[in-house]
Formats: sequence, structure tokens, C-alpha cells
Amino acid sequence: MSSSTKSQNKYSILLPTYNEVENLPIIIWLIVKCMEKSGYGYEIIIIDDGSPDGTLEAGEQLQKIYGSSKIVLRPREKKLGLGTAYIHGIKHATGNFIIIMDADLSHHPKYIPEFIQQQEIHNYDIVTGTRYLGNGGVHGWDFKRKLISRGANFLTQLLLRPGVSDLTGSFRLYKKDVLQTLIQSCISKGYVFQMEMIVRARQCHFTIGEVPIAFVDRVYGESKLGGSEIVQFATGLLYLFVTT
Ligand SMILES: Nc1nc2c(ncn2[C@@H]2O[C@H](COP(=O)(O)OP(=O)(O)O[C@H]3O[C@H](CO)[C@@H](O)[C@H](O)[C@@H]3O)[C@@H](O)[C@H]2O)c(=O)[nH]1
Repeated sequence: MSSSTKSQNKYSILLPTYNEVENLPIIIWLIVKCMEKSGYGYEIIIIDDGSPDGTLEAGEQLQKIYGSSKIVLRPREKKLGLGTAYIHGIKHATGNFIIIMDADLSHHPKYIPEFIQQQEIHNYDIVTGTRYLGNGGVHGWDFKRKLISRGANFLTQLLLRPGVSDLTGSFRLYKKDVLQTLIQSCISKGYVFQMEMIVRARQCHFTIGEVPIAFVDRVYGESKLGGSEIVQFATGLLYLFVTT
């Protein structure tokens, strides 16, 4: 890709955080290294939901190190859920492409240039990381967690047939206008948001590319996926099955 094309696009990387004080400096460092090396224009938007562990304060320190044009802080006062954190971040994004990823080091930023290249080659509306194709995989999850993820994907494939191998993954690149369109029709607030976005994208005939990724379980902190999120997923899936 020529450097002139590289300079035309800007990628807004959204990092939702809740209690990620140990992970934040590492993920930011890795994103900055990967993006600077690749030469694409970018900003990183941190959406912290009032983490009691000092994540926002860590973000403020990082903003001093890397600059406020690279690190943008858009905090909210309390934990309002992953889906609405993305929506909040998008409102403040200045890029024409949006990348969403976890802040807990499960998603390596080395894949971002690969997502961008795939998007540029095929002009995809969405590129999504998949753990369930080719070299993709999950590292570090116990049997129960693998079963939840596989089960959620299997049920969604069975009921909605969206034709994408990993529906619950949250490492994705979107054209910004596509994402804005999808958000208007999306009703989910929590983790089920990822699945609903793909289902809605298929309804709108947006094109979706998949890039295999290695998902690595977090070392620091804890997953926020609880029983209520699983119930929300099941309810959301049923709702989409009945209404679409
Ligand atoms: N701002 C904000 N951030 C949140 C919230 N809940 C979670 N996060 C952030 O969202 C990211 C993922 O949260 P985790 O709780 O660590 O996710 P996980 O259990 O590892 O789940 C992963 O796998 C799921 C299934 O495969 C995915 O659905 C999920 O999005 C994520 O990638 C982390 O950066 C975490 O801090 C929230 O309510 N608000």
C-alpha cells in the first residue's frame, strides 16, 4: 500500500476499560509500537467506567507520555456495560475507521495492520478477528469458558446463520459510517452487542472479512463476564431469532 493511501485514513482504536490498571500501560505501549511501525494514522480512545482501581489515573499518566492527540480519555462515571462503552467512544472518534479491542492483552495489536490490509484489499465494511478459523485459537481458558464461547457461537450459527465463524469475539475493524448505521438498529447493551452487530450487518448486506487471531487469556485482573451477561446473551439471541 502506498504511503499516500496510508496518510488518508485515520483509525480510532477504542479501548473500553474496567479495572485494567495493570494492563493499560502495556496495551497502550504495544498499540503505539505497532501503529507507529505500520505508519497508519491513529488515535486511542479509552472509555473507562469509573474503575475503582485507578485505571483512569493510569490513562492520564499515559496521555502525558504519548500526547493528547494519540491518547484520548472519554470516561464515564460508573459501569454501564460494554456495548454502551463502544457507542460512547464512537461519538468521540475522529477517524474514518473504528477498531475495537479488549484492553486486557487478550488481543495483540500486531493484528491491526493485518485487519487494515484486508480491508484495503477487499474494501470490506467490517473485518473481524476469528478464533475459530485457520491459525486462530484460544489460549488459557478453562473448559467451562471454552464451552460457553463455543456454545454461544454454535447456537447463534444454528439459529441465525450469519456466516461468520466467531460471533462473540470483540476484536474488529469497522468503517465508521457502517458502524454508525449498525448502532442505530442495535439494542444490546452488554457482551451480546458483538453478536448482534454481525447479525445486523448481514441484514444490511455489509461485507465482512475474517482474520484468524490468537486470543490469549488475561494475566492481570478478572473477566467481567458473569451469569447476568450469559442470560443477556441467551435472551438477545432468542429475541433476534424471533424478530429477524
Ligand atoms: N468501559 C467498560 N469496559 C468494560 C466493561 N465490561 C468489560 N469491559 C472491558 O471490556 C474488555 C473485555 O472484558 P473482559 O471481561 O475481560 O472480557 P472477557 O471475559 O475476556 O471476554 C472476552 O471474550 C468474550 C467472548 O469471547 C467477548 O464477548 C468479550 O467481548 C471479550 O472479548 C476489557 O478491556 C474490560 O476492561 C464495562 O462495563 N465498561
